[in-house]
Parts: sequence; C-alpha cells; structure tokens
Amino acid sequence: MSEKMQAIMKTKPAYGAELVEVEVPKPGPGEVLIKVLATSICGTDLHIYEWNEWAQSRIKPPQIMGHEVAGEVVEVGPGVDTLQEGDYISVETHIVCGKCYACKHNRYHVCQNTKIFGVDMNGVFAEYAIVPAKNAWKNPKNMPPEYATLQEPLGNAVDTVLAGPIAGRSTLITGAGPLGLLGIAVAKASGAYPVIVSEPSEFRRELAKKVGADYVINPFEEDPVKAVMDITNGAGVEVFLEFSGAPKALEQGLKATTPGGRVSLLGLFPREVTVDFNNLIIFKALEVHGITGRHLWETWYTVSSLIQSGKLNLDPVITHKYRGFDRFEEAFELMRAGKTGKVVFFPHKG
Ligand SMILES: NC(=O)c1ccc[n+]([C@@H]2O[C@H](COP(=O)([O-])OP(=O)(O)OC[C@H]3O[C@@H](n4cnc5c(N)ncnc54)[C@H](O)[C@@H]3O)[C@@H](O)[C@H]2O)c1
Ligand SMILES: C[C@@H](O)[C@H](N)C(=O)O
Ligand SMILES: [Zn+2]
Ligand SMILES: [Zn+2]
Repeated sequence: MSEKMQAIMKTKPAYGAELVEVEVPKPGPGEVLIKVLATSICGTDLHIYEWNEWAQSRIKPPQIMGHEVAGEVVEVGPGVDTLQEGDYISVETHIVCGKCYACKHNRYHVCQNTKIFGVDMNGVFAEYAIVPAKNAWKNPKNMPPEYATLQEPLGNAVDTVLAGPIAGRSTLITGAGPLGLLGIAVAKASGAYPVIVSEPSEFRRELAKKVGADYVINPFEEDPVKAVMDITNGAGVEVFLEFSGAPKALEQGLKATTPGGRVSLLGLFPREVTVDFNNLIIFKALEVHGITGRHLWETWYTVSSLIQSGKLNLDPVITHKYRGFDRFEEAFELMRAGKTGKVVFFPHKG
C-alpha cells in the first residue's frame, strides 16, 4: 500500500514553488529513505524559488527542493551495507565521481563531475526523502536536528574560517547573511579576536552582535577600511573572510588586510570583478584562497566536533522555525527580503 507525503516542489519553470502531496518514494540500489526531522533553506534554494538565470539553466521541474537536512533512516535500499534503519544522518550535497583527476588526488570538493543533491535530483523539503547512501553522514543521537541540518552550510563556513590560522588573529568578515553568521560563530569558537563584521543590513548587524561579533560596521554609512585601521591601530586585519559576494566588499577587505595576511573568499560575485592585483595582492604578499563546498570528509568531522563542543553559538543564527510546510511561502519571502538568518522546517507536525 502506498503512503502519501507533503513536499515543496518546483512544479513549473517560473517564480515560486508549490506544496504538493506525492507518494513516499522507495529507495533504489545504493539509496536509503529518511524521515526528514529538520531541513533548512539555503541561498541556492532561494535562487531556485526565484527562478534566476542559473536556476533556469540547471533545474528540471518538477523537482522536490532542498538539500540541508537531518533525518532518520527508515528504509534501506538494495546493496547498502553502511547504514541501517534508525541511523540519524545528514547529507553531503556534493555527489562526486571518485574517478576524475581531482578525486584521484583526494580533492573531492573540486570533483570535475560533481552532481548536487537537491539541485540535480529530488531533495529534502518533504516529509520523507531518498538519499544516496555514500553521501550520508552519521550524527550522534544527541545532536539536535536543528543543528544537524546546519552542518552542510557550516562546512562552507568552517572551510573559509579555518583555511589558515585564526586563533588570536584580528579578522574582518564581510557579509552577515546566513553563511557569514555561521562564519562569525566558527571564528569566535576558534578564538579569533577582534572579529569585525561589515554588513549593510541593520537586522543582520544585530544578529552578528548576538552571534559574537566584537565590532559591526555599516559599509554604506562608514568606511570599513578606516574603521578596521582604527580598531587595529593602523595595522589592518590578519584575516579577511569574504561572505557577501559584493565586489565593493572584496576591494574594501583587501585594503583592510595587513600585508602578509590571509584572505579566504566564499561569496560568489554576480559578475566578473576588477581587482588591483599589483597593489592589493602582489605587493602586499597576501595569501588568497578560493573556497568551495567542503573537504570530504575532514570538514564534516570538524563541523560535528565543533557543534558537540558546545562552543558554536548557533541559536541566534536560527531566526525562524516552522512546524510543517504550510507557511513555506512566508519563509521564502522573508528570506528574500533579508529578514532572516537560517530558516528551519520541521516537516512532521506530530
Ligand atoms: N563557494 C561556495 O561553495 C559557496 C557555498 C554557499 C554559498 N556561497 C556564497 O556565499 C555568499 C553568502 O551566502 P548567504 O546565503 O549568506 O548570502 P546572502 O546574500 O544572504 O548574504 C550576503 C550578505 O552580504 C551583505 N552585503 C551586501 N553588500 C555588502 C557589502 N558591500 N559589504 C558587506 N556586506 C554586504 C548582504 O546585506 C547580505 O546580508 C553568497 O554569495 C553565496 O552565493 C558560496
Ligand atoms: C549546493 C550549495 O548550495 C551548497 N551549499 C554547496 O556547498 O555547494
Ligand atoms: Zn546550499
Ligand atoms: Zn571526480
């Protein structure tokens, strides 16, 4: 007998999504079925919802949205010997080939054939979801689902913040959206000081303070470079972490970084950016990192341990919690308006 479930589905190639009732799927070979305990909205989901150019080129409706998740394995498909019913898991979203040059060098995070869970296939904004077993990450039973679902984006933040030494280092974070807020939490837990955050939204500057930022700056009202120089007695910051994707923030951050400092870039810019390489990078001997995805699986170990240490201040980052999906449109519109940190759904109402 088949069972039905609710799911947020991208039904049409147009703005928005629909709450639909569909059959609970059966896991195929190499897959498991999970009961979704918590699932959170990523900026990528918002792009799919808005149906921007990238989404139009990549997404093939109808498709269930969502990729950040915590869930319990309720059925195991043929050939899966790494998971069993009752396991409590999250999911690495990058499905890598294991065969390309990058994979053969253990650089799975830059696999040349990466498929993305919840982007290139059905995802987790549903009461139940199919997960490829090889991408499951087992959680300790006592980790709250609202934290466990944040591990995937936390992995992006961890790889950005911990791409070089951070303890005791002055740090500038540009952008306090959901990713930047997670970055602040990781930087503070890792001993960065002072953590200076540049963010134009007042709501998000307040969140940044709650998460632990030592100084917040509105870059539209004061010059972040001057503010950083004042705070650091003219030295500039040791570490610049870019989480905004704003070209201006990149320029300001490079100017505010001390010569010989470290720059880690996660934010994705809307277009090609122009940078004065000679004066802002080469003559300053900056160490610059591009950050993408998560190291498999080192980053997951670090994220899990940081959460279990109790040192990550995640509660202020989670601004909205919804039981069920009934109000999903409200959640997406709030996020579009920049009036949220992380938004978490608990799909089962009981
Ligand atoms: N490289 C990767 O693997 C990866 C993974 C996930 C997300 N990202 C990117 O990381 C970035 C952050 O993600 P998010 O979900 O938090 O995005 P977001 O758009 O919600 O947050 C960006 C924040 O930057 C702020 N901002 C805008 N202009 C600014 C400026 N001049 N100076 C300082 N702050 C400014 C915005 O007000 C906003 O709060 C995005 O660009 C996203 O695409 C990259
Ligand atoms: C899928 C994308 O949104 C995801 N956060 C990543 O790390 O790639
Ligand atoms: Zn994502
Ligand atoms: Zn590969």
